[in-house]
This record gives sequence, structure tokens and C-alpha cells, in this order.
Amino acid sequence: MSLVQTYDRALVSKIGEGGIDDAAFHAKLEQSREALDWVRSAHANKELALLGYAGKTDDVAAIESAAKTFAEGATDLIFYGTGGSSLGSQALAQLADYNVPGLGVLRDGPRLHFLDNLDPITLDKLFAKLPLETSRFMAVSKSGGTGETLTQVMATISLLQANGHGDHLARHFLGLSEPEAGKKNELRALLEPYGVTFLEHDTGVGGRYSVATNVGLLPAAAAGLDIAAVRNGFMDALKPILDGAEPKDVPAAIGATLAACAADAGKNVSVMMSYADRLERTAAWWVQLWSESLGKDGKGTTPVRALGPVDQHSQLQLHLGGPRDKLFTVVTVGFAGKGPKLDPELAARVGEPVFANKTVGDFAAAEGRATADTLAKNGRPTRTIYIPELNERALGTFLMQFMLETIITARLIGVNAFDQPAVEEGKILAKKYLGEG
Ligand SMILES: O=P(O)(O)OC[C@H]1O[C@](O)(CO)[C@@H](O)[C@@H]1O
Repeated sequence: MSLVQTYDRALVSKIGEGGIDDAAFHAKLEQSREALDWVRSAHANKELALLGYAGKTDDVAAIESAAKTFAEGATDLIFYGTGGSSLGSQALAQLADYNVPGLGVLRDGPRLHFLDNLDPITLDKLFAKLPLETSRFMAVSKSGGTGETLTQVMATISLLQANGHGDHLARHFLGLSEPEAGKKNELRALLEPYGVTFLEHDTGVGGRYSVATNVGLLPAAAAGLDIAAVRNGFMDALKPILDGAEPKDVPAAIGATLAACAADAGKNVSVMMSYADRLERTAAWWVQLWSESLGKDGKGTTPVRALGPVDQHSQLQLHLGGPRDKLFTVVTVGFAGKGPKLDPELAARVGEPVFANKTVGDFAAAEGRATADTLAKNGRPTRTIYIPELNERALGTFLMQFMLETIITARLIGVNAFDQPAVEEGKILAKKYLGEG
């Protein structure tokens, strides 16, 4: 089993006042049956394209081959794309040490740069330092019209042209966007005239769910990960639903039920605290998934991400002593016994004999356990997820569990998990302001 979830410490019966009412939980869990039936039938009828990617193998070789061609001989892989066109691939790439504190810049293989934010100073400095001959750029945008991504791509085309690479843009770039199909697609309009190859974005899968597709998996393959294992992990999370398991035996249904009950009880903040550097980007991915999927019609809860142990020294005081408006998910991995071992003499010298012969992982594991216990003891509803071994399959399971949890939560609270109407207003205004100078 790649994930072990416990939730008894989210309930009043276990933690007392501050917990989620048991009767409300069981009633809501019963309601989740409808959502599970819907997911099962959407899978059978191919109504929700995302679900078809669980366990899918027939496109893996093509994704791996495109990744190989893209990364061949490259020192630097630059990924343009924002939101769902970047965060899922970052979450996966972090398994291959991308953006891991201290280690990210030393990882094996080509350097990975996910430029999901638009910042002129970053771009100027990066452009001045990149070895252009061996740099490859991948531009991802489902719509093809996202201003940030288009801006970065236009700037890069001009950079390459100004530095004598204008005749080889097809070698330097790879695009991924929806097929044109009569619609305007600015990204394709920019790059296709140079002969740049485009992969197709599944039109039925929104950005924040696209980690399941070539959007998430191509960068992961370029980073050297086993993408077939990721797909198997997706199926591990979906299978209990397809098998018709009872809601109590579906981890995503439990998580969604807790979230919906917490919202009903006025606990409007959902905290994911992960004890692993390699889950930091996953939490960032989850923040978009949760926010854009649920935040509508005055509903939704606010996602907060925390990394352990570091954020014990930043957020934990608030979580333990502040308002009782939160539901916690503490994620730990099988760290016990891992990492450097501590010399007993040095442990004695600092007056901490408990450290003697313990590993760094022993301490990190003890801290995750202590945080979950302390939250529960202080009446903070806490679910835990333990990942014995954080690998491609386990991360795939985790990602799919949270996509399903989000979809089920949306059905429980009565919102559409697949649109994001409010975001468009700001986008239109930004282009207006840009035009006004
Ligand atoms: O892939 P696109 O179309 O560039 O969109 C990027 C992101 O922008 C959003 O549309 C929000 O503005 C997200 O939903 C999406 O993941």
C-alpha cells in the first residue's frame, strides 16, 4: 500500500471539542456515495477525460520519446507555463530533486527551470546566463492565450534571434497546447511559423488536473522519472471507487467528507503540512487545485501549505494557539532510519543523549509524529497521511487522491470543480492596462 491515511483524530469522539461532529461526518460520508457513483459512471462513460489517464500506458512511449528528443544534449531545460501548466510537472520533477533546498542546483542531468512566474529581472538575468546553444525551451498553455507565457516566449524568440540562433528555433522550442480546431491559439501562432513541434493538450482536461497528461509527464520524463509508475499510482487511488468500495474505504471520500464537514462547521481553512522537501511543490500544486476548483458561489475553503519541520518555526504557533478555524492534513514519509547517523559523543556534548546513534530521518519522523499528536491534543482536527516510500507510484497515488478528493468535495458543497470564471476578469483588465501604457 503506498499511502496510509488516518482520520480518527479529526473527530469529536477522539479529540473532543474542536473536532468534527461524528454524526455530521457519518451523514456526509453517506452523501459522498452519490459522488462516488458519479465518478464511477464518468469513468465508464468516458465523461471525465482525467479518469482515463489512470493506468493508461498507450501514450507513455510517445511521451518518453518526445522528452528524450527535447532533452538530448541539453544543459538547461526551461519550462514556460503558469498555474496548471506548470505546477503538476514541478510536483513530479521535485522527486528528481528539482527545487530541493541545497540540492536542486546540484542534481544530476540537465538543469531544470520552471518559469511559472513573470518577473522581468529574473528573465533578464537568466537570459544573460543561459548557454543558449544547449538550452531548450518548452512552452505549455492549454488555451494558448495566457499573457505571461506568451510574453516569455516572445522575449525568448527575440533573444535566440539576436544571438544567432534564429534559424534553429524549431530545435530550441517545443510547444504544448490545445489543437487549433478553428479557435484562435496565440501560442501556436507565435511558434508554428518557425516549424516548432507541438504536442496536443487534451481539450477535456483542465490545467489543474493536467498533471495526469503529457503536461505533467513530459517534464517528468525529461527529469528522468518513471512516468508509467506515476500512471499506475493514479490507478491505485481511483481503483477503490471503480471497484464500488464503501465510502469509508475510499481515502478520497474520507478527505472530501472531512473538508465538507469542516466548511459546514465554519472551519474555513485547510492546512496541508508535509514533512518532506520533495512534497513542497506538491502542496503548491494542491493550493491551485483546491482554490480554483472550490472557490466559487461564496463557497470553498482556503488552502494553506506548510512544510515540516521548518514551518513549525513559522506557522505552528498560529495553528495551535490561533483561531479554531482549520482542518489539518499532516503528511509524513518513511524517514525513520534514513539519512546520516548521529555520533553519540557529539550528542552527549550538546547534552542531548536522545540523539545518540539516531539518524536525521529518525528526528524528522519524530517531529512529524509530534506535530500531528500536538494538533490533536489541542483539539485541532487532524488527518494524517503516511507515505512509506515516496516514489513515482506513491506520488501518483497522492496526486490522484487529491484530485478525486477535490472533485468529491465540489459535489458535496455544490460547486463545479472544473471551471474558474472569476479569474478571467483580471486577465482582461491587465491586457487593457498594458494597452493604455
Ligand atoms: O494553460 P493556460 O491556458 O495557459 O492557463 C494557465 C492557468 O491559468 C488559469 O486559466 C487561471 O488563470 C488556470 O486555470 C490555468 O492553469
